[in-house]
Amino acid sequence: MKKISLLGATGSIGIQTVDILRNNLDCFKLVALSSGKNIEKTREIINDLQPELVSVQQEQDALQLQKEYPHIQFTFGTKGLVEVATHPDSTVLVNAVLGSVGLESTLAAIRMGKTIAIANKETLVTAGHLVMAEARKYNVAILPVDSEHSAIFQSMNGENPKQIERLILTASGGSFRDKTREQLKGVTVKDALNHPNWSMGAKITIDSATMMNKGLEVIEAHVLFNMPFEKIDVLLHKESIIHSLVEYHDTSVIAQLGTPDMRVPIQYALSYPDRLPLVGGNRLNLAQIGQLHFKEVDFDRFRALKLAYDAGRAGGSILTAMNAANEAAVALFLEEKITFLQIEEMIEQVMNDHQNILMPDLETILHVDSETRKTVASMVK
Ligand SMILES: NC(=O)C1=CN([C@@H]2O[C@H](COP(=O)(O)OP(=O)(O)OC[C@H]3O[C@@H](n4cnc5c(N)ncnc54)[C@H](OP(=O)(O)O)[C@@H]3O)[C@@H](O)[C@H]2O)C=CC1
Ligand SMILES: CC(=O)[C@@H](O)[C@H](O)COP(=O)(O)O
Ligand SMILES: [Mn+2]
Repeated sequence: MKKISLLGATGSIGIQTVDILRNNLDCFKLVALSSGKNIEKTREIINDLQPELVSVQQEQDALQLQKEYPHIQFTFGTKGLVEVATHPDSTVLVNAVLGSVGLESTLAAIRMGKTIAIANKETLVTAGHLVMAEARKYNVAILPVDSEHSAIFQSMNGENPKQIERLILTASGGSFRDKTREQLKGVTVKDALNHPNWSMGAKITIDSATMMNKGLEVIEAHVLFNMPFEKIDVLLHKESIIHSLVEYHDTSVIAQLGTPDMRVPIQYALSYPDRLPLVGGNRLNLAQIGQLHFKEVDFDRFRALKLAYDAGRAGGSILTAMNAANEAAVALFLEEKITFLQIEEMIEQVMNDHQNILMPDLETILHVDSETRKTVASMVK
C-alpha cells in the first residue's frame, strides 16, 4: 500500500489521479491533498477518499470545511501546500498543482525523502537545478507524469543513458497548428482553449497553443534526463499517439505509444516499476487510425518555443523570468486583457530586459518570480 500526498487534487491531473486512486484502493491510500478555490470538488474528494489532511487556498474556506468535517485537519495557503507535501504518513508526493507555487513544497517533500511524481513542470523550469540537487542529496526519485517525459522515461528503461543520441519530443501544435502568424491576430480565448487531442487545464491548453508548453517540456527534459539542449529535438506530430521517442547511437529509435489519456502516465508514475491494468482505458488501434503525420517545427512560426530554447541554453534566473512572464501573460490572456500574440511579446520583452544570474538560489528565484509578475502586470496598465 503506497500512501499518497496530492497537490492540485481539483485540477485536470488531480481529478485523474483521484480516479486512479479510487480504482486501486488496495494499492494506494490518499492521506493528504491540496486544492485551490474549487471547494465543491474538494468536498467530493473528501467524501470519497477520506484524507487526514486537506489544504485549500484561502483561510475562510479552511475554516468553513473544518466545521463540516471536524475529524479532518484543514490548513491553507503556501504553508498548507508544504504541510500536505510533507505529511509524515505519505511516501509519495504527486505534484499536480499549477505553476511555480509548487516549488517550495516539492523541495520540502524531497527533504523528507518522499518519491516525487511530478506533473508540475513550472517547478522544474524555474528551479530545476535546485530540485535535482536536492533529489540527489536525499536519494529521492523524481518520476515524470508529463506524457512526453513519461514516454522518454519508459523508452530509456534498461538502456545506458550514455548511448542516447537524442531525445525527440512530439508536439501536437495545439489549437492553432494550421494557422499562419497573420491568422493568429484575431484568435479568441475560446478558440485557443479548443485543443485538438487533449482535455487539460486552461493554462496548459494556452501554453500548447503558443507552443510554450513544448518549450517548458524541452527544459523539463533537460532537467529530468540531464541531456544537453543540442540533443533535445521537437517534432510536430498532430495525432498525439507517439508520446515521444529516444534515438540511440546505433540508430535505433524507441518510442512509447498510446491513446491520448493522461491516466496512463499518472498511473505509471504511481505504480512504477510495475504496471497496473488501466480501468476504462481505450486500447490503441493503429489499423483504425491508418496514418500518423510528422513535420519539422518552424521556429519563426512558433516563436515561444525558440524563446524557451534560448532561456534553456542561457540557464540561470532567466528561466524563472521566462516562466513567470508566461504564467502572468497567459492569465491576462484568459482574462481577455491582452491578445494571443501579446503573450509571447511580453515574454520576449521580459527576457530582453532580464539581468541574468547563473545558479540562482531559492531566495533569488522567488524574488525574480514575484518581480516579473509585477512587471508583466504593469505592461497592461
Ligand atoms: N492537464 C494535463 O493534461 C497536463 C498537465 N500538466 C501539468 O500539470 C500541472 C497541473 O495542470 P492542470 O491539472 O491542467 O491544471 P488545472 O488548472 O486543471 O489544475 C490546477 C490545480 O492547482 C490548484 N491551484 C492553482 N493555483 C493554486 C494556488 N495558487 N494555490 C493552491 N492551489 C492552486 C487548482 O485548484 P482549484 O481548481 O481548486 O482552484 C487545481 O487543483 C501543470 O503544471 C501542467 O503543466 C502536465 C501534463 C499534462
Ligand atoms: C498531455 C500532455 O502531456 C500535454 O503536455 C500535451 O503534451 C500537450 O500537447 P502539445 O503541447 O503537444 O499540444
Ligand atoms: Mn506534455
